[in-house]
Order: sequence, then structure tokens, then C-alpha cells
Amino acid sequence: MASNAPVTITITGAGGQIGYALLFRIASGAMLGPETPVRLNLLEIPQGLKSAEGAALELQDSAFPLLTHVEITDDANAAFEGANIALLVGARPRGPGMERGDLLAANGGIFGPQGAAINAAAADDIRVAVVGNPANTNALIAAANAPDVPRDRFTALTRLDHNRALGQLAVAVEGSVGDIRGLTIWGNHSATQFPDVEHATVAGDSVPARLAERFGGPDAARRWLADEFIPRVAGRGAEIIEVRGSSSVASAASATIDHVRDWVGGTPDGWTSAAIVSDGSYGVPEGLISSFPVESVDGSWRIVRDLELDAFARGRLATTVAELEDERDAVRSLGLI
Ligand SMILES: NC(=O)c1ccc[n+]([C@@H]2O[C@H](COP(=O)([O-])OP(=O)(O)OC[C@H]3O[C@@H](n4cnc5c(N)ncnc54)[C@H](O)[C@@H]3O)[C@@H](O)[C@H]2O)c1
Ligand SMILES: O=C(O)C[C@H](O)C(=O)O
Repeated sequence: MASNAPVTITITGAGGQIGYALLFRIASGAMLGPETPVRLNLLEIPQGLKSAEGAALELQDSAFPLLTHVEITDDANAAFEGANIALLVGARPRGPGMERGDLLAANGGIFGPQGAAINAAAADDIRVAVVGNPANTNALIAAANAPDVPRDRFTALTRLDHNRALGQLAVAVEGSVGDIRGLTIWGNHSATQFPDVEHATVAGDSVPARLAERFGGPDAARRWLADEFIPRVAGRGAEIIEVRGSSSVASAASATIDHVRDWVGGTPDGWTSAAIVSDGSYGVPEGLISSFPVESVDGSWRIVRDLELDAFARGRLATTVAELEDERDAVRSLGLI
């Protein structure tokens, strides 16, 4: 029987697809462990409230011993009241004829007020994970609107990309995902992201060496990485949409659980990937929310330092960072940050 105080978790877009996949895993203890009771605050827009209410009925019917309370609201201040963890999932999808600037502006109208509500109402230890796209820049907008919350509490999800890369790599090296260490997703959660295996190992063996063996030499391995692995991982979201007919849901929810679980509980098995505020490491401009190799130490993400990046890696990183800078400049010119 859990005896700790409940942790309050706010989920925006809780009536949507990812929300539906997230709620039951959180309530089961998959995110914060079997000793931690949870309170769930579900934030929706008025037209999404019924769906969130339906999910809440099913949560009740699941009789999760760790679930102490469920609140459903369309009022952001009420939803973030006392929140220890905020999962910002609800976002404005790109509609027909919508330009990127329109999408950023529409999301500014969501993530700005939500950042302000977090600033006003959340608990002092609030941790925020943004899932709704464009996730990195939405996190930047939310953080800019929460001046009293330390910037490092705002993160965006690239764990799904990390997990996708693990899955692809495990097949290529005929290993197990659980034996792979030292993989990194750099930059934006978008097609420009850079999945980097240069420092990766599988069961202690160098991944680049294993790939060279498999593909017949280091040059062939590098070609496979550039022409197949990187585009497959970076384009996996689009591949899922094409095959499934709708965007990733269960894997996105699972990655969100992984991200928060590791942030709170630590990364004993080595580094993972998360989009966090840059301190200027690896030449990524300070303040951008970019994916890095990260470890969680005492409940905070720390960038893994001093990895060597070759010319190929530096070029890829520069491309994805340039996209993040463009997005930042666009939301700045719209007055959103
Ligand atoms: N970062 C990632 O790895 C990743 C992966 C997959 C999907 N996504 C993104 O996650 C988001 C959600 O995906 P989904 O499949 O659950 O979409 P969905 O359309 O099924 O659900 C979104 C929900 O958000 C709600 N919503 C919209 N505006 C809101 C607001 N201002 N406040 C509260 N709720 C609001 C909607 O009513 C809807 O119920 C999308 O932006 C998608 O692109 C991100
Ligand atoms: O919703 C999308 O556009 C794709 C999503 O971000 C994903 O990576 O699956």
C-alpha cells in the first residue's frame, strides 16, 4: 500500500489520443513507480471535455489503487493548481493551407497562456514535458511565459525519436535494445533531427565497428547511417502516419512515460535524449530548447559533456539548430516570447 503524498500531474489534451494512452499507464504506476499515488488534472478545450470525461469514467472502472483523484476542466489556472508534473500534449495540428507561421501563432495562443498558468498556479517543483508539436518551440513559448519558473523545468520530448533509433539500431546490429548505450538525438523533434550513433555501444561493443562489420567496412556503414538510418528515424513519424492512417499514439505516450520516469528517478543505465534548455554546450545557442545527450542527476537533467563530434556530426547539428533558431525568431517576431 502506497503511503507517500500524491503527486499532482496535469495532462493537457487529455481527451485526445495520446492522452487516452497516457492516463492509464500513469495511473498504473508506470511513470512514478508503485509507491507513488497520483492525482490527475485533465485540461481540455470545451469540445474535448466529453472525451476526457469518458476517459475518467474508465479510470474509475480500472480501480487503480494509486489513483487518488481525477479533475477535469477547461480552465488552465485550475488545471495547473499545485501541479508537480505537467504533460503538455494538446496542441493545434496543422490544418489545410496553414503556413508554418500560422501554426506557430496558433500554438503560441495555447502554450503562452499555459506557461502563464503554470507560473501562477503550479507547485515549486513543477516539471514540464511538452509533447504537442512543434514541441521544442512550444516549450520555448511556455517557458518564456513563466518567468518565475526556472528555465530548466521546461523540456520537450525527443525520447520517442531516441526509442525509434534504438529500435532501428537493434535490428541493424542484431542486438537487443536493452544492451544499447550512448545513443543521442540532437536538435529539433522534426525531420532535421540528428540521430547519432558515433558513441554508441551494444553489449559493450562499439556500434560503428559492428556496423562496419555488417555492411562491409566503415565507409559503407557511414553510407547506411546517412542514407537509411537517419532518414528512417527522422521520418518515422510520417511513416507511422502513412501506414497507420494517424500519428503515433501509444509509442508517443510510452516515450513520455520514459522521459518523466527517468527525469524523476534517474538514468542508471547511462544517457538518454531529451530536449532541454541549452546552456551553450556543443555550440547550441543558449536558451534554445534542443535535444542533447542527457543524464538525470538528483532529479535534474544534465547535458553529457565533451563528446567529440566529427565534421559530419557538426554539420548535422548545425542544420537542426538553424531550424530551431528560425522557429525561435519566428515566434519572437510574433511577440510570443
Ligand atoms: N513529440 C512527439 O514525439 C510527438 C509524437 C506524436 C505526436 N505528437 C504531438 O502530440 C500532439 C497530440 O497528439 P494526439 O494524437 O493526442 O492528438 P489529438 O488530436 O488526438 O488530441 C489532442 C487533444 O488536445 C486537445 N486540445 C487542443 N487544444 C487544447 C488546449 N488549448 N488545451 C487543452 N487541450 C487542447 C484537443 O481537444 C484534443 O483532444 C500533437 O501535436 C502531435 O503532433 C508529438
Ligand atoms: O504528429 C506528427 O507530426 C508526428 C509526431 O511528431 C511523431 O514524431 O510521430
